[in-house]
Amino acid sequence: MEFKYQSGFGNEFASEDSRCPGALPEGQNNPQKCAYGLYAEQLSGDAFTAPRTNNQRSWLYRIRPSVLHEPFVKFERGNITHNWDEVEPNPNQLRWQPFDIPKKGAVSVDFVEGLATVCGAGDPKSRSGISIYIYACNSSMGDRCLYSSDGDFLIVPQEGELLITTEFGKMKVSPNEICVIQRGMRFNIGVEGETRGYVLEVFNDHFQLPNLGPIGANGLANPRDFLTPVAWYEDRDVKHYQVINKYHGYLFQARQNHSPFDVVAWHGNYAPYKYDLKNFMVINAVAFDHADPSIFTVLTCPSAKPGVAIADFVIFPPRWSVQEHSFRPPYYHRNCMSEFMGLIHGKYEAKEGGFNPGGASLHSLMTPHGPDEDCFEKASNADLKPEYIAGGTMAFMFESSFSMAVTKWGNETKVDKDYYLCWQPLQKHFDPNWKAPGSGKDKEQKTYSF
Ligand SMILES: O=C(O)Cc1cc(O)ccc1O
Ligand SMILES: [Fe+2]
Repeated sequence: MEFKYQSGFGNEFASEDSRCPGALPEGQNNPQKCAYGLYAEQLSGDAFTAPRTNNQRSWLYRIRPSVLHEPFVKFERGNITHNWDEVEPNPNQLRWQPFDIPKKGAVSVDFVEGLATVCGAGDPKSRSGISIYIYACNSSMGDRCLYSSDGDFLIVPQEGELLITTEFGKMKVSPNEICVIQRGMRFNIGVEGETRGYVLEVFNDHFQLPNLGPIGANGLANPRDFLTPVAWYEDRDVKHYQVINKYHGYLFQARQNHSPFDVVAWHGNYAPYKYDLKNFMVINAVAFDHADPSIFTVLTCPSAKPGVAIADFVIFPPRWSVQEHSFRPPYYHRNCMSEFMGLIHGKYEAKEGGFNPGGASLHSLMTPHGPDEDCFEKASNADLKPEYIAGGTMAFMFESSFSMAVTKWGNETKVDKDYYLCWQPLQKHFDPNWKAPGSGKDKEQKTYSF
């Protein structure tokens, strides 16, 4: 498979499959007859009347319009749910061991069948909320595609490449890359073996790049590193192509007699994209203290309240740690936001043991958490020379203003019952006779050569 991309975040792209030059109409969207006998179809990602600055829509020129399918009927939704009352609320710190991947050669499970809701809140009917899933699969989707009417999917592969065909073209998304497939877009995922990852679905709005404020015009995730596929089509008649629609948290299937990936040309600013996390330009404290993790925000889906996110996608990339006279790892804290974390590879600095690639953790609203005992003792006594935080590490966080509920599946699957034990050895160090270090020498700036 060949993969070609156009770069830039939120651009007005225009793309036509090179087999059909001139497929995109010039100067208008709705010619009386489109070139090559194509149908014109608009995909609206925002209300027609949304302000120009954030109105997303695309025009697709395709062999048949999407409406050409049989009626939708129910499809077994497996472990997908938006029922947040399945089990009683649980305010505990939660950690999951790596989720099982169905073995290749055993039962075949594709991306749709392997999607399971771990936690979430809100409701796609009122277009307010989020849902977090694990996917674990071993087979390609074949003649089947999925689209969500409920929200935008941010997909974080952890194990195995995803070969994604969309109506806008093809993307290859590997672990340490992410992609976003927005509401309404049909996609098919091919896999080559045992495959696992995380999905954040937002019901409210689309992801955008965070504002940079005093950081300036560049930094964090730079717009040019976001890649959108070029148009690609297949003119393929099949007996039963299965279109699966996620709607109100349920799945439905409709049959049609052709591939939905028949878009010969498209233009617009509502299009899927991928991003390689290695391109993230890390900003951090270079003198003292621990900066809040918002400095690592890759993408944010804003709420109507300024500065408060429906969900942020935050990463913890490899970086230098150089702060002086400081406790460098994450501080102990209680947060008015929910923190769902996953690990793509390596180790996470606050939890070197127990938090493993392909696993997860959830620290709910105001649930206390922070470094485990081992991390606290080591970091409190470490010689504070510049240190590279493990080259192979990539943890991430879906941070949300929603107070999320855990599903029955999430409550019963791979839960690490002993998670709380990682804090139990924390000692009392309080000494009422403690004296401030007189010389202040330990606060002096040191120079290291390395
Ligand atoms: O809890 C966590 O590990 C995530 C996190 C990291 C950090 O550096 C500061 C705050 C925070 O919630
Ligand atoms: Fe936290």
